[in-house]
Amino acid sequence: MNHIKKQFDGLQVLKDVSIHVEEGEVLSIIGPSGSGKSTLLRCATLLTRIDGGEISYMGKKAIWTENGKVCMPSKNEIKDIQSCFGLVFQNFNLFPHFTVMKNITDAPIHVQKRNKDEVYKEARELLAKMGLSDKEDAYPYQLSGGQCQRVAIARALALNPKILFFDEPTSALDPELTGEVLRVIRSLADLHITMVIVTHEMNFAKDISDRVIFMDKGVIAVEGTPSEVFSSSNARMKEFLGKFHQGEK
Ligand SMILES: Nc1ncnc2c1ncn2[C@@H]1O[C@H](COP(=O)(O)OP(=O)(O)OP(=O)(O)O)[C@@H](O)[C@H]1O
Repeated sequence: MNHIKKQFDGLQVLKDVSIHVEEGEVLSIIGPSGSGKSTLLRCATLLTRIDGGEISYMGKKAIWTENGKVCMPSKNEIKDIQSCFGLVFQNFNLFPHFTVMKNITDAPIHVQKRNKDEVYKEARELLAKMGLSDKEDAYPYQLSGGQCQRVAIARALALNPKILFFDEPTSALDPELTGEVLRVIRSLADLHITMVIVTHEMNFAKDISDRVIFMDKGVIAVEGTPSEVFSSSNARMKEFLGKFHQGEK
């Protein structure tokens, strides 16, 4: 992402933000509420249109601006680019009327037009990895929040993305269910799956990340290795961590 700008109703939410993610890298984005983290992910995944700057995946431009106008490549090229990334939301966004298995296999079969038997085989392997082998016929309402989130992760992985984005994957979960989801994400990091994670779990971000970005008021205020960022002398970062240690967001 180069020089990304985004405003809502006159409020400049992203002010010239540039981020590069390398293959195999785990990048965590932390920062106070309202600092623009979710907007950044939504721009990266083309759910929200940027006002300025450009975004590329593996050298292919996905969106850019020219003379203040937003430009995108052809529909087919966009489809190709969209297949590069997966997104896991805070609230799982599973289809409530689909079983776990159908939630995972629907897009690979109907969008990617892949072989059904192969997709089912892979889905069962993913469910085993997520510790959910016994849940393939269950509906989302029959699962805990942590189980739903693990299904959402399996669904994203079933599309074989090059990069996975997580938007506060545990913030809708009770503390006792958070650990099981973080463990799954940690296991993906061990496999060197490229990930960008917006999170309020500071210890997790510290442990899992190759690089951390601290966002504040629409800019990248601090960026570096976890140890560099968490020991930064930046006053806003110190204030943020202080609040976090007092149990606030
Ligand atoms: N669709 C929208 N319309 C208007 N304002 C928006 C919209 N989306 C986000 N905003 C505003 O943009 C700012 C940044 O929001 P964003 O959700 O990106 O912050 P955040 O850092 O992810 O916060 P949190 O940690 O609370 O999720 C906020 O002031 C928010 O109210």
